[in-house]
Amino acid sequence: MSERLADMQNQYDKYRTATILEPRGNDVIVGALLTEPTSKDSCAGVIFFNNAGYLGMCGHGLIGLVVTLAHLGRINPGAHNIDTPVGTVTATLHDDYTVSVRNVPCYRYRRNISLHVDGYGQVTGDIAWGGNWFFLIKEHNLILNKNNVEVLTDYTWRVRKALEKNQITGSFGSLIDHVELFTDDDVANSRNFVLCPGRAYDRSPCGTGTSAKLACLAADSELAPGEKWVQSSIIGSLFEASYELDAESGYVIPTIRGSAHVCSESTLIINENDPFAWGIL
Ligand SMILES: O=C(O)[C@H]1NCC[C@@H]1O
Repeated sequence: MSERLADMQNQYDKYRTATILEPRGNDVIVGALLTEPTSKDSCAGVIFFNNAGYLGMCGHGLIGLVVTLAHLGRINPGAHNIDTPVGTVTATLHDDYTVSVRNVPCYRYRRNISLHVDGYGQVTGDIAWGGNWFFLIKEHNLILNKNNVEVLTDYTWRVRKALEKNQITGSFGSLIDHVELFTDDDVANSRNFVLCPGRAYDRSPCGTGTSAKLACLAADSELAPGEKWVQSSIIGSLFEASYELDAESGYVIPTIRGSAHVCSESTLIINENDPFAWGIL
């Protein structure tokens, strides 16, 4: 799947820009290209992409994909393996049409990394892999609610730039392209704000970001295997999560449960005479 991702990036990226960018799409949406599986036990493969490029995994996108496959009559309730560029995940479509995604193995890579962020001073966070790379910040003195997204976007974008400037990366020099803030919440264990790679904020609680959070909670012995964690997004959407411990690697294997609803069926028309046929770049 990672070779297919590279092919799409190198040869067919205009289909990403045509579908995701304006005038057809917008900065927030995540696209999913459905492919044949690469593993014999999988029912499909998927490549996720957004306004800035490609994603290794996408928890909310995977939930949407599974509900869409059911809508198309291609799968029934039950467990289904799906190949992604970062590994095979197992999605379970439940009878109530909620979906659980058993993610790829996740881990905290670095703890308490401090850096200077222009305009805000010293910021400290953890680096974790949840299927994408995250910088997770608990201490920030910011109000996490949806009326404050401009400030939160400015702050997290500056953190992202500071990470790059200071060459703070995930393992093997991987770019950290998601920044995640946390606060307490009335109905969930935690509320987050997640800045995605293209400077849009996640309207979901972020499946890969929640996985990264579970890896940190497990590493700090703050959540036991099998214990439930409810993660709210900045707009109040919710995921339920828990993890298993992979005894061999010590990594956590998170399962994220959420819901999605098909809201349109459409045909996109690409007319080469349209100056913005392939998106507004
Ligand atoms: O749910 C997720 O994992 C995704 N949401 C947007 C960014 C992440 O890929």
